[in-house]
Amino acid sequence: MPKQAYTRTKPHLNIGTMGHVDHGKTTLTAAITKVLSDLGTGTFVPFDRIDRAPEEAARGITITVSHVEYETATRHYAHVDMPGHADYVKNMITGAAQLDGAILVVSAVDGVMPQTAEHVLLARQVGVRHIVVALNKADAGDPELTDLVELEVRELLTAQGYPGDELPVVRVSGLGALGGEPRWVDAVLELLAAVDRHVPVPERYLDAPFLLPVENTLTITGRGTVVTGAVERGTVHVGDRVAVLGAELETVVTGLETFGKPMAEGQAGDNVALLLRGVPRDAVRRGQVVAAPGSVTPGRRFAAEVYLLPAAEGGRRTPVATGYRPQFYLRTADVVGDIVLPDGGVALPGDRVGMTVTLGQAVPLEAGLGFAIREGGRTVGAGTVTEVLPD
Ligand SMILES: Nc1nc2c(ncn2[C@@H]2O[C@H](COP(=O)(O)OP(=O)(O)OP(=O)(O)O)[C@@H](O)[C@H]2O)c(=O)[nH]1
Ligand SMILES: [Mg+2]
Repeated sequence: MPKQAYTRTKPHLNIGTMGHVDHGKTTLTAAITKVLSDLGTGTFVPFDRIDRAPEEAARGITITVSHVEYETATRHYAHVDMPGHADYVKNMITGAAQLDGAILVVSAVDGVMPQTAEHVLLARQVGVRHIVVALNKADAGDPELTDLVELEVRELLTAQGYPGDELPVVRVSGLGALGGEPRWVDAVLELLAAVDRHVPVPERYLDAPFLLPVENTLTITGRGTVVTGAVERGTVHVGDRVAVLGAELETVVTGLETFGKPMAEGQAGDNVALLLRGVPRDAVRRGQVVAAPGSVTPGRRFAAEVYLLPAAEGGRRTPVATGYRPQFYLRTADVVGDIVLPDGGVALPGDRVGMTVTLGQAVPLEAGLGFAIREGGRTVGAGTVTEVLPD
């Protein structure tokens, strides 16, 4: 049976849940799909499907972000739920860079916790401009304490440059909505209405040349290699010629799908799978970029503004100096880099500093690109490219 084609009837936005471990991100994500599937505009994705992504695990691909899709009356959303352990931070930066808005999940019982603050900070760093707050577990929270938690969250958001006094804060119970309790089903609908209202349809760079950071790849025997990811800009169609930067090859797109459905045109913001003609197995990897030929030039050197996480936010305990060589996560790539601090200086955890970076390997660079700095398996900093420098 031919697959049903994806038809674009509503604006598409990318959102996601963030927040402290165990505050209920995955439960709320499942609850949203449940409530909308009961209304007929989505497919219920149960908790354990979101948390484990079983097919991906079976294919041996490391998936640390799972996507679900759903529709409200006015929008089509792709929603990412990220695992809530300390490794979350890397995913915030590599995965959340494409979020148009985020749902900050804060447990009404526990209030603002260290990772709540860290995720807001990183959302800011990677350019997530719009946040809606879900005060979750409202079924279990004392209403007066919940009022205090709301004040605390608004203050935190204001301190990080978000309109903390005005943005929507909705009291929900993911667990209650998942259980079909009318009060909490309504609360989830109220949360979605708040997202519809508060997160604007972003200006998409549809006219820009096509660019897709590769998140995952798989080989379909006899057909070729498939790459998946969110289109960062431009559009893509079957028959388009594309370059794979990192693999240094050019090929043609022979298949295009979103969530398993063929589509006529992939646009900036869409999550797509591209079938690439004649690309050898293992030639293409996560971290590479598929782009319109000649539209981007990989580089190795750039100037950046960086925030070094303080020890309390999981950062280093000791200073960094010129010559420090951590890993840089840019888009989906993970590359070693050498830093030079101004005046041969030293920077402390908690500092915001300007630096120049020389990567061990060229990747497509441009001003405004966000990145994470990691060392020994943990995130120690986050930054933004301010200027690309000649090699
Ligand atoms: N009372 C109550 N408990 C909830 C609610 N939502 C989630 N929980 C419980 O809180 C615990 C954590 O929920 P998860 O959805 O796994 O939280 P998470 O934020 O996705 O956790 P990580 O992915 O590990 O960061 C589970 O035991 C849930 O059943 C809620 O609305 N009310
Ligand atoms: Mg979770």
